[in-house]
Amino acid sequence: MTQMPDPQNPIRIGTRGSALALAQAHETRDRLMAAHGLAAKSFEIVVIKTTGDRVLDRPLKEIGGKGLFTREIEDALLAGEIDIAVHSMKDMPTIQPEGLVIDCYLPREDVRDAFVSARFAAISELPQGAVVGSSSLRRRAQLAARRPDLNLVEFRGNVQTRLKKLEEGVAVATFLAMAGLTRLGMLHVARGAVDPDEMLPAVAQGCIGVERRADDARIAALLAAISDRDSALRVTAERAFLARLDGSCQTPIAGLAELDGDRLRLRGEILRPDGSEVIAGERIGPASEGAAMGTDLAEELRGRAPADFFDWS
Ligand SMILES: NCc1[nH]cc(CCC(=O)O)c1CC(=O)O
Repeated sequence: MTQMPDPQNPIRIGTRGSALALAQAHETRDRLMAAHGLAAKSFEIVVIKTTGDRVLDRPLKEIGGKGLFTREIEDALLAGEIDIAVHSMKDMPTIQPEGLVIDCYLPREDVRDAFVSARFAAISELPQGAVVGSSSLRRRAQLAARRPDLNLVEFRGNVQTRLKKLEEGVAVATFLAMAGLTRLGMLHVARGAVDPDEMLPAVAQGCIGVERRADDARIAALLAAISDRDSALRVTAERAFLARLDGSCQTPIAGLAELDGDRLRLRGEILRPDGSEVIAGERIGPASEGAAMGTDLAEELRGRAPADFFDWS
């Protein structure tokens, strides 16, 4: 019999403090409450500040290191200060620290990117040379590949900060994840969703993952009830692809797996940061083979890439 949490001994949910991170933590808590018939007071949301949250004035790649937004949260998990950590899987390194696992994935939100602009309705309407802001190497590379004429500028900060920069006229358009906007109740700022054929999303975009201590059987049992099989199969294939490319969310890599019954279609793409070259491919196979398909597709794209392609620094 699993020991259930109670208000004297609440499950501590670790999260970053951004509005999006908090929304994700609340969604996880609400799903756990519904699955197990628990009250909100059986949970405690613990906000943890990460290096990535603290250093706002420099491009992410300069601050360096993977797990910029996750390390402090994982340290708290390992130290027993929290019981679970809620993450955007898009931001997660492909390897977890010794002693931690992620095997709980919530049902996936819209995986697409949103086109955000007050003046223009779609990428195709942007005038020659228009200034577009994005902090994502992937989005910038994909956009540059389609529209080399555009003027792409770095655009860091959380969703609210980026929207403010648009208002101030720093750029005429930007891209955000549909999933993030949906979870923030801000879908109205999207002028439209960009079709994955036009802009393949980041690996694991729109997927919330829940991390726990590997040896915590009580938490494992609680999380098993809210884990979504389709999300797990898709994200497993995408992350195997990413892992074989040694990628992180700061490299121009895109990947999307879709399920049709038990048939999985995995698309992947690697780009030069300036968009001058795009190498893309796909695999179709049984869903149970997703990880092998991801590795295999990554190896194919690597093999097709020129020797200097991975000089991304
Ligand atoms: N790197 C930031 C980040 N990480 C996850 C999301 C959105 C939510 C998701 O993809 O699950 C965002 C913001 C964005 O890309 O607009």
